[in-house]
Amino acid sequence: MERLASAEHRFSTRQVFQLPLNPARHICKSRCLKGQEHAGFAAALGLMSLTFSGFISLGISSVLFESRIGCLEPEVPKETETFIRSINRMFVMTLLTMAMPKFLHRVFPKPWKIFCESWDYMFRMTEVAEKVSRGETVEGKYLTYYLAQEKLSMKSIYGNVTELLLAGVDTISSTLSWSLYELSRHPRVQAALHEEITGVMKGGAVPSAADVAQMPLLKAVVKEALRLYPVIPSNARVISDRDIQVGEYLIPRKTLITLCHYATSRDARFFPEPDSFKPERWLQKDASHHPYASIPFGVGKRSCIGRRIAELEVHLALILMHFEVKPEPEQGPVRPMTRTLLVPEKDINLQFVSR
Ligand code: HEM
Repeated sequence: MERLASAEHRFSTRQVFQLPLNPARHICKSRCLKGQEHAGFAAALGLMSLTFSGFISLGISSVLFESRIGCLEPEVPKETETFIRSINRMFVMTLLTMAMPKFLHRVFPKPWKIFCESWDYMFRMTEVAEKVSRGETVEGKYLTYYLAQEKLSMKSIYGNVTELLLAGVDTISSTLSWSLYELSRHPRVQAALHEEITGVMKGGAVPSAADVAQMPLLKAVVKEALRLYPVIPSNARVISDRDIQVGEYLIPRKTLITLCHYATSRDARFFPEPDSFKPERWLQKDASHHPYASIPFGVGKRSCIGRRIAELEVHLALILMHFEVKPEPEQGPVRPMTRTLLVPEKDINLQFVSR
């Protein structure tokens, strides 16, 4: 974060992702650009994530409300900013509160308090439902559809909309960040991807879903990033009605089974050189992968409902990459750690060099 890219590559944060989330810009100015709006810069993932979160929140809220929540405005509304931060704090506190026995919450009340405050704030974001109950008009087909279902309680509406909003922000922003991190460390893959994108776009400015469908390497890059960094690193199921057998193990009914996606997707039996970023492994037609070895979106009827939106958003955001992304020279490798979601253990510093 402290270092700047060379002066000949001058561009602002806004130009890089065209996503001027205000807090990000302020951090950037004060710590990095020292008051100059236009300069090359090295973006830290913390900063990048904020910017990405703004972009992603905008996308999800457009789907949910068919209206924008102001992430791309010069002045981001306070409530939007607080909403994004609440999601983040909730995830940080989840692990801590889950691990703490109940009695300890009385001794150390802060984590639980922050956890509850974050959820309360996220629920308030959906107050639009209350407007409807008061007979006020609300834009947005998705919400209107929900609200029109007379059998749904307000509690269900709040729950569903809040879950969709929170499930779709950090997940995509993290995937985007890890994808750029790996691309910055694999210039050949990045060059091939750039070639693929420019070949399909042929000078066109705005890619469509149909364009993305013609970009196998782009999809492979995202698959590989999700294999190495499954943003939800583990998952759980309870089979309540019967005992089941998995391999040599008999699992009695009502047992909580926790699966670790992270471990299986880095298992050398399924993915040779499991810790290496090799998007080409997804392109080899003769190579078959165990269908459940890498399941970043889960499987079955409770699998990720937002998968298609997520994939498209990540693909499109990577296409916005009119820059060559390079690692900050002094930065070593960054490892992932779990904070309910899988996150980087330290800031990722990248340079964005105008093409
Ligand atoms: C890269 C991005 C994303 C990843 C890796 C991801 C991953 C996952 C995973 C692993 C699950 C649990 C699946 C299971 O238990 O089998 C899940 C559930 C869910 N996801 Fe996502 N997700 C992403 C983006 C999104 C987006 C954009 C949305 C909403 C627009 C979303 C909404 C949901 C919802 C509502 C569930 C719960 C589904 C249910 O319980 O039936 N996700 N996601």
